[in-house]
Amino acid sequence: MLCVERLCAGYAGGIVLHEVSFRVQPGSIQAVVGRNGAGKSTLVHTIAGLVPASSGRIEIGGVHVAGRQPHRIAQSGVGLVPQGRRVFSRLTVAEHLVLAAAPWRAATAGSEGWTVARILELLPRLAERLRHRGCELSGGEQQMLAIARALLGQPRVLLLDEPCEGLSPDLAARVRGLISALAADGLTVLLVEQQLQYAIEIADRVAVLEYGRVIYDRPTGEARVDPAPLAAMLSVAAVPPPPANRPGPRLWADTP
Ligand SMILES: Nc1ncnc2c1ncn2[C@@H]1O[C@H](COP(=O)(O)OP(=O)(O)OP(=O)(O)O)[C@@H](O)[C@H]1O
Repeated sequence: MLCVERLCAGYAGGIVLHEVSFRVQPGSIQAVVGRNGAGKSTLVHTIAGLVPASSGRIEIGGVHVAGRQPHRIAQSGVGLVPQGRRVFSRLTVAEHLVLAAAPWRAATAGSEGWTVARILELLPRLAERLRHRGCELSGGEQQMLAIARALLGQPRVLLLDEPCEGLSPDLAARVRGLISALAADGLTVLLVEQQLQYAIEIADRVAVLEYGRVIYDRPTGEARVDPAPLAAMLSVAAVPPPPANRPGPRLWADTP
């Protein structure tokens, strides 16, 4: 489980996160939405140890990790899929996977751990692209590679920062399908998402960050029935409820 309690963090210029609290149960997806500059990436980076927490708690499976170095937090079971994917343009897919599957990481993998073979079984497209460099991959392939890299760190908690950004609707739907499958497999997922309808589609709960504060945190079931109040918080056009003959999540996935 990921437990964040009264977390404050920021940069030299000032505090960005103000007493942020939420819990994510194993096997569930917590979405975080908010306007540009609300502090979503700062939250993810603080949990990953890239931005120091000034106060508050971050617990992974009951262990307090705030203040540890980023590589120690990764070893505690936190995987990060950063915004913009950040794959190396000159390294091949195979080289990315070999680097991510470093020996200390493989040693921590149990029988259920992630191996390159298991990754390629899950993501056959990467198997076809092993010799291609990062710069030669499509946006969707880069995103799959970024997720694969994080999984090879054997995470219990996966942090995804706008994984569908810049992807075609079809590729974005595939990425969301992958995230849902990983959560169904027991992973704890924190998903930063710009598109409210995507967040509602796959997350169990959705939180809204505004100026670094959580102003809403509820199960997504409510927003699926009536997304208007949530959409109003984000000042985006409300998504109409789905017609009765189609399941909601898919319709919203198709909404541009
Ligand atoms: N490295 C940094 N140094 C100083 N200030 C930063 C840094 N990164 C972000 N900020 C500031 O922190 C605030 C929150 O930024 P953050 O990137 O966390 O927001 P966000 O919700 O992820 O935005 P977006 O949706 O545009 O990605 C902004 O005011 C931003 O200018």
